[in-house]
Amino acid sequence: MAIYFYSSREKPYGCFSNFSAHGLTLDGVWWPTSEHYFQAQKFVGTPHADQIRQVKLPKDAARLGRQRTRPLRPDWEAVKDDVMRQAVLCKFETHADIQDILLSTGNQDLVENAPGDYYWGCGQNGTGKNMLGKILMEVRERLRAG
Ligand SMILES: Nc1nc(O)c(N)c(N[C@@H]2O[C@H](COP(=O)(O)O)[C@@H](O)[C@H]2O)n1
Repeated sequence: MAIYFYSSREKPYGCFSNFSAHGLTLDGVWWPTSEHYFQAQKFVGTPHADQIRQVKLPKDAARLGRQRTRPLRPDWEAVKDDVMRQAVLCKFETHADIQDILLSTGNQDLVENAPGDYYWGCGQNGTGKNMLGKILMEVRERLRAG
């Protein structure tokens, strides 16, 4: 059976959303959520990356990261999956409680039920790539292997 998740407020699987309030340290600094880290990497090496890191809420980090008033790093399309892998792995390595929730899902498919997102989620009609779900399943396997 597949597990669908989307809102970070849902229990118990809202913690699979990048918007969940689970901070992490990467590149030597603290990020309030994996969404903050992911969005900031679009502008790595510029002051805007740190501006994104410093906003309070993940929805604001996403809004800033999605603005196209500043240029994206030129290799973004090539690196974005690895950026997401790194953020998600670090988040679940950092927080034992949500690591347990991820491991408790066994071999079930994990699907981000994001209606407007056909890349990271499954989209409105289920045909999306579900890359976040796939990365969560990879991370689950890696944590299981120890
Ligand atoms: N909560 C939420 N709302 C949306 O509108 C979404 N698209 C998602 N999906 C997450 O968005 C992040 C990537 O967005 P961009 O590639 O910057 O558009 C990523 O965390 C997805 O899991 N979630």
